[in-house]
Amino acid sequence: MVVLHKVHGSQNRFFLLDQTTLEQPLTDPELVALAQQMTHPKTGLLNGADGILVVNASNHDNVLGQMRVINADGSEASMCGNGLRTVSRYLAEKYHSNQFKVETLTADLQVSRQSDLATDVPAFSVEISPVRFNQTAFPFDHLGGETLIDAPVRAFADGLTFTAIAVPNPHLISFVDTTTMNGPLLGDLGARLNRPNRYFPDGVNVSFAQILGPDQLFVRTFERGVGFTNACGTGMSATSLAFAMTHPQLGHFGRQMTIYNPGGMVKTVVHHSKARDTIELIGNATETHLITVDDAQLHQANVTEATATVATTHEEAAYEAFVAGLPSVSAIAVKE
Ligand SMILES: N[C@@H](CCC[C@H](N)C(=O)O)C(=O)O
Repeated sequence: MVVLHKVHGSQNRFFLLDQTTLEQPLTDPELVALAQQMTHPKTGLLNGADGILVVNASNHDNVLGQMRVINADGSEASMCGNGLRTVSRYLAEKYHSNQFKVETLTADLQVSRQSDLATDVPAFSVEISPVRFNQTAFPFDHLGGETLIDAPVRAFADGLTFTAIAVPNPHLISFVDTTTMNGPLLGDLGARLNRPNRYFPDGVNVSFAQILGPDQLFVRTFERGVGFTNACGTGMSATSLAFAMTHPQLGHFGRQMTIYNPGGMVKTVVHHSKARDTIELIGNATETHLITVDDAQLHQANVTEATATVATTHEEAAYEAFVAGLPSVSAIAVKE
């Protein structure tokens, strides 16, 4: 028997599987099949999820574990900011440590426990890096140059500018007004750039942001490998950096930013030096369910209400109470 955790950061929902607790770790094709089965909104478990977070052992110094991210469609992402907070919490509790590193596909990232956001709403800060702008570091093409920073792209939309940043998973960001935020463009563009296309051959996470005031944004993301999610941690981090770069009078390096999203709110701090940019992402790491299942069902990608035993924690109610206490975005928004 093995225990999986259902977790979320800003309602970006995942199943967390610690492979070190299994007699036989799942192979990559088994992980893909499990992600596709468990996360399905209709036929998966507990109304599905946005992906699977896989925890493996790491042999790097001062690193408590390795995180892999399998999107709902079975593709693998190099990073996941909301997911890393929940993996950090899991490892913090497993190893009784509040500050350590987690190995990800491209870097060992510093994480630390923070004060709870509210009663029973634990919070973690995670490093988001490396940051890259150059098209040789992440594939995009036919966009007019080596980088894309605050530039119009008529093929995407009239009257908007776009910024491409990899952190290191790829993001395309635009600052928009309320009408565009609530219109069909984000879904249409996100779907188009995640089918075979000439601009982003590996797909891209697309975020639209509304500026609410100094160091405050609302961000909505259409995720590669998933579709619309309640929040994307790396998306909000990359958008915070784009905000400081393109709107320096409103978005400030080195100051805490507040980023609202459809699933709640996170804080970010963007740092710039000659050598590199880094971002801190701070937010909830909530554990909603414990799922006990036979190893064989995992290997067979058959984790359902019928094959697993599910226990619900009290943390979702605490998180919802925390979100209910947040100011409404329309009350904060500056007039456009
Ligand atoms: N939701 C995540 C990002 C997950 C990966 C993304 N879909 C990709 O393929 O890059 C986050 O919180 O960062």
